[in-house]
Amino acid sequence: MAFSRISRLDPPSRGIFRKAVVMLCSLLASIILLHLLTERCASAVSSTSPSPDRSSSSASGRASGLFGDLRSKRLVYEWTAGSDLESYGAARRASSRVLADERARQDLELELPGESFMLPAPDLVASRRVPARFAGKLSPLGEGSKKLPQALIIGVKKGGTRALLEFLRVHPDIRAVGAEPHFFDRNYDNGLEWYRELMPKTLEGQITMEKTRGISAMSRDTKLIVVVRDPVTRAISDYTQTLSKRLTGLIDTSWSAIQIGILRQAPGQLAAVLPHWTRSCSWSGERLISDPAGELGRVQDFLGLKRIITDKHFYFNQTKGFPCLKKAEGSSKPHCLGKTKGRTHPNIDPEVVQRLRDFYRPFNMKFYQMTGRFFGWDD
Ligand SMILES: Nc1ncnc2c1ncn2[C@@H]1O[C@H](COP(=O)(O)OS(=O)(=O)O)[C@@H](OP(=O)(O)O)[C@H]1O
Repeated sequence: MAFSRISRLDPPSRGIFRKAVVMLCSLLASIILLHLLTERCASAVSSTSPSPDRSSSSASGRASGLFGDLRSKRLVYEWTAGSDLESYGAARRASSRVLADERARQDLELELPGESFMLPAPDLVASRRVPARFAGKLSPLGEGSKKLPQALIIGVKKGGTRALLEFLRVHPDIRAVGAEPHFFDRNYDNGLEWYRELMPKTLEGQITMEKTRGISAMSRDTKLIVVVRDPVTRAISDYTQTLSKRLTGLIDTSWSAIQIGILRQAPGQLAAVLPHWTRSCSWSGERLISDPAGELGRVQDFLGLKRIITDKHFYFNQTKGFPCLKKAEGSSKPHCLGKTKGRTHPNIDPEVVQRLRDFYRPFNMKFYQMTGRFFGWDD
């Protein structure tokens, strides 16, 4: 019936009809071909090229094995030279698929899928050897991979570590964990994979970092940023927080807030850091308050980053009495640290303060000697 109707069409209409049928057929053929190809690519990708996640989880399996050995050899606040650190280094490299050879590392990370969707950040491209397609803090599809921190902010309690981290986060090449994971002091037994999972995803060229209290064995590649502070001010800050009464009378040097100034900041902390001094440096908590841009400039140099955070990022908030950010990370609003940072210190009897100064002086001297820096805490 349909055919007879077609046969009755005049010659030009028949031509058009044939063309339409041919076009329809080729369209159908293309769709089928495309469908087959898509299926094939998907199965090829899943079967031949391991996804970063999968490979890293198997790698982290190896890492956990190595780390298991480390666990039994753990020494808090002591850096163990030699095999332990090498093992940890190997574990870290395995878990983040980082090869010893920098070139190979780059090649490997360039394999990340979806790289063409990365957001470009022009200032970054100019700043470092970051390929344009990898530049930018976040990609629209959330690409990147979780890595163990390449840099750690360590430092004494009340040293100013939170301020440093908050300021550094403004840098587009830095991605940091917000809340402290307390991996080294509380959650060490959870293992490396647990620790790595807490990290934000980073793109090629970005640095993963966190702030932590204690450190034990850590990769030799990890850069350590040690924030130190006048032990007397630090102790008073700690006192303010704990609302202890023990500073008002005789100095009890066994009180942990006093001990922290000696053990963690002075020889203890440094004993942990010195073997790795080339990759660690100490920053003054005082200068972080008086000259945040200057101190941040030095930290960026140390991390091998372009000095993007400058004095134009800060303003002095009169009410708070501390420097604040003109714009916090990912926001256009000014940002000061919370109420628990920058508390008003109570007036401490000058005699007590003097006793504390005397008490800390020899430790400070030792500290200056070890670091080769004079922090001027004894005036
Ligand atoms: N910009 C800015 N704003 C607010 N506070 C600042 C800032 N820079 C450094 N500080 C000093 O940081 C001190 C707190 O140090 P931490 O962050 O290391 O404390 S904590 O150990 O994590 O609790 C905190 O100690 P307190 O003044 O005793 O509260 C501050 O003196």
